[in-house]
Amino acid sequence: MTALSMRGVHKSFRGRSALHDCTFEVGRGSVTALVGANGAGKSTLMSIAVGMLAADSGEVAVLGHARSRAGISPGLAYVAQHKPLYRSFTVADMLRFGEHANSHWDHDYARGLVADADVPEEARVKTLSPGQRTRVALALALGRRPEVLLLDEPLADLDPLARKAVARTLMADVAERGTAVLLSSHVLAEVDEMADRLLVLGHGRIRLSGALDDLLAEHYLLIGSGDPATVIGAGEVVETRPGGRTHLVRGPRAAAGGDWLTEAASLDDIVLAHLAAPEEVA
Ligand SMILES: Nc1ncnc2c1ncn2[C@@H]1O[C@H](COP(=O)(O)OP(=O)(O)OP(=O)(O)O)[C@@H](O)[C@H]1O
Repeated sequence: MTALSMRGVHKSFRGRSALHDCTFEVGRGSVTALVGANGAGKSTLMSIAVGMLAADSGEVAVLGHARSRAGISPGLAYVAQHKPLYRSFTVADMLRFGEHANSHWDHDYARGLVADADVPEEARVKTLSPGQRTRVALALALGRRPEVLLLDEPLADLDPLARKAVARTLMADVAERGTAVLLSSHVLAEVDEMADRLLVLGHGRIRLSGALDDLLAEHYLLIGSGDPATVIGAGEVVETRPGGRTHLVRGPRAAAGGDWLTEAASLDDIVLAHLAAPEEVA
């Protein structure tokens, strides 16, 4: 049930690598969070998945079709980081534009999402706040009734209530229609709330991927002085924090003994450790 896949994708800009050997899959009926520092390559990865940018090498498939040329696949919708909309259009014009441009358009659904966001349809796009613009861009994307939805930092401009509303809408879409969602975010608390899978990108490389529940179960914090190798068994130390007493370990949880303590690792602990770890460990 793979909706989007990349295999061995590379991309460089003027000789500088932006993506290196990226391989992953996004499944139907799931929300995958794409996480990474500024400049990690998230937008580049999304632009390649959408077909707005060509990879230098590697394979990209959307809904079972390999993509070789630029162009948005039918069945895919994308909300870019800067939410491009026609500034002089009213919201109603934008919705009509969506209706004319898409054969699978659901006008009532899109209008309902705009109404839920309390954005007046007669307002011009240029007068909307960034958060309102996000809600309109999302309504336009969801109105296409996509099977794959890519969202580049969709929640960044939203207040906490709007975030919850958008999260509810997306999760309902995923549950009811089996939509595959890939969304980038800098806020791990949001990821924890919305996503069931995680993809961590560091300097253009996939550093970690998997189901959130599995990743949380596979990692723990080990605290104490001495050599962690004496207690972690088959596990591996992903990162040792400054001071040398706290280690983020991946593997079966060690039985605490002697001076050692173990604690559950949070998503922040896991992501930050993998981003800080040397590449061969991640
Ligand atoms: N069109 C371009 N020309 C040259 N370099 C580019 C271009 N687009 C991206 N890059 C470079 O590729 C790298 C990855 O950029 P990208 O925008 O994909 O990162 P990001 O993870 O989305 O960052 P942010 O979180 O800040 O949005 C950066 O070093 C960036 O400078």
